[in-house]
Amino acid sequence: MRASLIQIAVNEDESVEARRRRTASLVREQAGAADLVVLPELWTTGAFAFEAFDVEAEPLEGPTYEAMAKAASDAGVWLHAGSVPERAPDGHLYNTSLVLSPSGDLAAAYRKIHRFGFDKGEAVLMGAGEELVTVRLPETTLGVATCYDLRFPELFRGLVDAGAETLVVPAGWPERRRSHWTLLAQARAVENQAFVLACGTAGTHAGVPQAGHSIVVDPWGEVLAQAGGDEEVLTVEFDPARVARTREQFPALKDRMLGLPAPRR
Ligand SMILES: NC(=O)CCC(=O)C(=O)O
Repeated sequence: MRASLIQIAVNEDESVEARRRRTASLVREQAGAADLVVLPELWTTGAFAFEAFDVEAEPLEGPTYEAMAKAASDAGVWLHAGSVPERAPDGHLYNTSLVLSPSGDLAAAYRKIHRFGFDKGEAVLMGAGEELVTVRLPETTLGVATCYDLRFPELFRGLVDAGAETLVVPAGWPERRRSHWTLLAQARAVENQAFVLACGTAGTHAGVPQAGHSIVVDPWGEVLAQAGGDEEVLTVEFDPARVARTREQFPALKDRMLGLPAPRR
C-alpha cells in the first residue's frame, strides 16, 4: 500500500480559497502514486489562527469537502482530508476530520476529542468530540486522531480495541515542540504495534512556526520516512500485513492487565 502525506505550507499571504485550490491539485497529482493521501489539521485556516476559525467555519459537506471529494475521485484515492473548522447545525464549532472514499463519498468524520490550548484558543472556541472513529479500507483499518490527541495514549488504545491497524494523525504541530512530535508518533506506533501516519503543516501562521517533519512509523517503532521543514509530499510504501505479524510474533498487546484496581490513597 502506498500513502502520500501532503505537508502543506500554511502562511497568511495565501487566501483560504487559493490554498484549497492548490491542495486539490496536489491531491490530484497523487493519482497512480498513492492509494491513501493524508492532509494536515486545519490547513485552510492554520491550527493557531484562532480568529479565522469562526470566519472560515463550514458545514461538514461545505467547500472543503466539495473540493476534496472531487480531488479524491479524480485521483481515485482514499483521502484523509485533514480537518476543517466545522460549524454544526446547532452553531457550535468543532475541529473535524473528513475521510473520503475514492468515489468522493464521505466515509467518516471525526471531531477532535482533546482540544489544545488549556484555557485559550481551540480549547475554548471549539467543542469536544465524543466518538472514536475507525475506517475500513480494503487493505487496512484506519484509526483517526488529531494533533494534540497524540499525547493521550488511551485514545489510541480505544482505536486499537476497535480494530485500528494504521493510525492517521493530521496535525498543526509547532516547531518549538518538534521533539515531542517525533517521540510521541514513535511511542504510539510501538505501544499499539500499528503504523502511524502523522501529517503536519509547514509555514508560519498567527506567528507560530510549524514543525513540518511529517512522519511514518512502522509497528516496530522504526521511522520509515520523515519530511523536512518545508512544504513536501512524503510518499511511502508499507505492508499493512506487518501489523498482524508484529502482534503475533511479539504479542505484548495480549498481556494487557485490564481491570486493575485503583491505587490506594
Ligand atoms: N493543534 C494542536 O493540537 C497543537 C498541539 C500541540 O501544540 C502540542 O500538543 O504540543
